[in-house]
Amino acid sequence: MNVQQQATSEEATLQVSLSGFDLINSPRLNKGTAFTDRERDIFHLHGLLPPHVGTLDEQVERRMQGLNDQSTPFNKYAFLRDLQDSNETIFYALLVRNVEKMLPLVYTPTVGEGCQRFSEIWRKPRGLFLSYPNKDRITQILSHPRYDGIKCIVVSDGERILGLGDQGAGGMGIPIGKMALYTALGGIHPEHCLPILLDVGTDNEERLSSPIYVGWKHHRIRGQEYDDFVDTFVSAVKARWPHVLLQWEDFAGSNAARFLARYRDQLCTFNDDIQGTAAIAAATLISAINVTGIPLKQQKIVVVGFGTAGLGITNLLAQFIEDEGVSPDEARQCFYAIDRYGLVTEHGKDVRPEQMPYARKEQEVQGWSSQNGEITLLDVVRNAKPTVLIGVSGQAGAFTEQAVREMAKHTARPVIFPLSNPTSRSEAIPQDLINWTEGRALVGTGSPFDPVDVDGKKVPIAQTNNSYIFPGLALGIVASKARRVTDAMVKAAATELIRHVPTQKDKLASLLPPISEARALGRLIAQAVGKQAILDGQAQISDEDALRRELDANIWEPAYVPYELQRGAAS
Ligand SMILES: O=C([O-])CC(=O)C(=O)O
Ligand SMILES: [Mg+2]
Repeated sequence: MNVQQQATSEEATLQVSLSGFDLINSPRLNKGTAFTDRERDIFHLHGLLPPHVGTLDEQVERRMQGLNDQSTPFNKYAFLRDLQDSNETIFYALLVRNVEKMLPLVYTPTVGEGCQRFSEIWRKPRGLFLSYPNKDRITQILSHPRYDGIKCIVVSDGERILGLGDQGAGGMGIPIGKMALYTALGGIHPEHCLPILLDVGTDNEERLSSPIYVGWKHHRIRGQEYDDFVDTFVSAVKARWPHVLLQWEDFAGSNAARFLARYRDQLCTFNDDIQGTAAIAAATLISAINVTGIPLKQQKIVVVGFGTAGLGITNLLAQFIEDEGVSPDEARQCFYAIDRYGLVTEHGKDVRPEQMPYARKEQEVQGWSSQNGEITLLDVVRNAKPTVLIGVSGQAGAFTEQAVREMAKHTARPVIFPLSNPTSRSEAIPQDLINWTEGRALVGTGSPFDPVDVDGKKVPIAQTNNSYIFPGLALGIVASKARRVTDAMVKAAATELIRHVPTQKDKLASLLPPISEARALGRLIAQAVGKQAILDGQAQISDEDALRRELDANIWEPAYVPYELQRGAAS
């Protein structure tokens, strides 16, 4: 064997210091029955394993049978979480080979129930719980050498878990689920990912009174104490991993926007609910417009729910509209935002400063009908005659039959996106939207839905979920070693996805590529994001060739490599 071959074969083996039970109990390193006889000799595994030496393919098959035996989505979720905590290679092989079937189980919608019932199925630690009583120990907790290789973090404080509200420590299901997609769809090595839950208490009384609740039993810390805690966390993260990517997830209302604004110039960070959701909503809308043929600047877009996600979507769409050669002011005129008190108007109740640019003028809506002083969705639809309806309200059924039928009177192909998650919070059911519009609606939903029936034909529904965006966005950020996440990088992710939407101009095509292609898309999105990071001067690599090399180096395939005993490790 020449030197080169030796070098290659050495690269493909892993030096492992654990043995026996410790090795089998490491989800990252465990191979279960796939440990070879030689590895069983070296690592003292004989007797701990049944005699059969199997393959990853067989293991995937065995787990698939076990999964199919589970009767409910929640049981399947729990089964897969157990698998993830016992053998990550099988877990990811199962996911990568069956994306369409697995995503609704490890992610939305089942992850919602996974968070609600987190304490029932808590078994083994995964990720980090940073609880308020441990606020002086954060640096110490993060300092463990186990975390030396961390490149990305998803953090939540559990207060706005999907549309399900405050789940306290159970919110950990979301960072775990998002990071499962970092690996399954982005290809990022699980060893580089750290899910974190900031446990600052919960105002969910059911959790507080439950004897099995695993979180800190205390009402939420708020105000300055809460901000100081988050600040301590971010400072500790920056000190521990100066180049880490920090993704914010499912923070409530104003906290999400506040933290993004406060920290985006301090470290490499983005908020998935604001920026990821905006990117996928914009991409799907532009795909729909390819079907209708009406340019974006001529669309009238109603956004129901004008919190962080609504604002994120509106701001990004406004940028795309400006790209069609209109002024920022004209671009803003395309939007009608509806929040808790109906249409957002200049002198309306509780209009926040960041919402103000989209508030409609009072004189413009004088004479519009209203209910108890509030201009409702139906009133807006009657008067503004919108072409697009986007829901990020968390309110199931907010898109009423009456409003949708009214919309369909004025628009040949109404574009309707009920984006709230999970399924139980969707603003409408796709089949209803199809029925109420005689099959004319172009539909995208946040949660997965079965294909709808249009004139006896099955039409797939685009899952307009940030899962199309954040895994590739994260991979692009990591591969380009970006210092910051710019708006242009998020827009590049959306623009790249738009390049791959189905071009079929008929009403039977989905508005997005099949989710089964998400892993391949993740790489393309990463390439576009990394390229933009270079253009924006944020990348710490020189050019696109270097980017391609980094992408290759960062993409992990779930497969076993041979193990050797680490030199110096006790055998
Ligand atoms: O997790 C999802 O499915 C999408 C998302 O970010 C949310 O709804 O908060
Ligand atoms: Mg979210």
